[in-house]
Amino acid sequence: MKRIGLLGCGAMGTQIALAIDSGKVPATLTHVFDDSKEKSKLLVEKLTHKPEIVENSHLLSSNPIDIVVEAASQDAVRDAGLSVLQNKKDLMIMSVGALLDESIYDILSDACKDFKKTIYLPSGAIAGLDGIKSVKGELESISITTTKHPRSLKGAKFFENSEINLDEINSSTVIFEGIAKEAVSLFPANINVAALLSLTGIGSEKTHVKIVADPNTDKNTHHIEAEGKFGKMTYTIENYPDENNPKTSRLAILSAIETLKKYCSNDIQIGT
Ligand SMILES: NC(=O)C1=CN([C@@H]2O[C@H](COP(=O)(O)OP(=O)(O)OC[C@H]3O[C@@H](n4cnc5c(N)ncnc54)[C@H](OP(=O)(O)O)[C@@H]3O)[C@@H](O)[C@H]2O)C=CC1
Ligand SMILES: O=C([O-])CC(=O)C(=O)O
Repeated sequence: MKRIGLLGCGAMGTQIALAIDSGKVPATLTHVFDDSKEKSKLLVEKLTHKPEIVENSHLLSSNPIDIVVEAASQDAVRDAGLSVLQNKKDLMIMSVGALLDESIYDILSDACKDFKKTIYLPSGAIAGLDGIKSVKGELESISITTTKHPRSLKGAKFFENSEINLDEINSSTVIFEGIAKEAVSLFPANINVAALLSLTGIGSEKTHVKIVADPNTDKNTHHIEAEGKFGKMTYTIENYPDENNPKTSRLAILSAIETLKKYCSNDIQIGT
């Protein structure tokens, strides 16, 4: 049975932990860490099989586990990612935007090779990465338009230097247009999906992002268009947000759980 350490005990971390605790993921959750001790304790209270709460993120991977699951923040990836691999543990990353910093990407990629460990990036809140991966060599343009309720965009760095007041938006409004590299740094908790598209396709400077605040939506919608010599792919994912964190879609959580199930099981594997 695989042993898992969890970094981040928020909306996603809690659902992942419950999936392990209920046996949906055939593994044992042995250690958890969150910046907030309170959140770690609240999570452990919900579990039948109680993991140990460790005192810092580095202590997760110094324990005898197989994989650290990051469901915290881009900062957590920057702070703890390398030490996980150096401690010879696999790593699953949900805050994928951190990898659009080339120096972080290179350090983690080299460490995978040096320590013979793997980083897993679930498809998160989108679908279709299998197709993008297959046509990568023929891809000429790719864009994502993400539409969320203003409350799902609150707290993003972007608003520190913007005149836009989310509370005053009363119809669908484009609040950002630019490249993925810029988007993930200005909206670190909202557009990790653009990082997934960038890393799968033609990079973060050629992946175009539009972010729309729509007070009349109850969904987190991602509309993706990819075009090239192969033809054209267009798809839209209309996600319900998680009930505890409106920024995060239910699909992102289910995708993390599915990736872990695959990691922890020996079975037939379907898809690219
Ligand atoms: N790949 C994808 O498609 C998707 C990725 N995500 C990303 O997944 C991550 C988890 O999402 P979610 O659970 O909804 O977020 P939450 O905000 O609900 O939970 C994150 C938790 O991690 C804690 N945390 C943040 N930074 C650190 C750190 N450096 N060390 C330890 N704990 C830390 C937070 O504490 P505090 O609140 O005190 O900061 C919080 O308790 C986020 O980064 C989110 O942007 C989300 C949706 C889709
Ligand atoms: O969950 C979503 O819809 C997308 C999201 O927050 C992200 O990519 O960071």
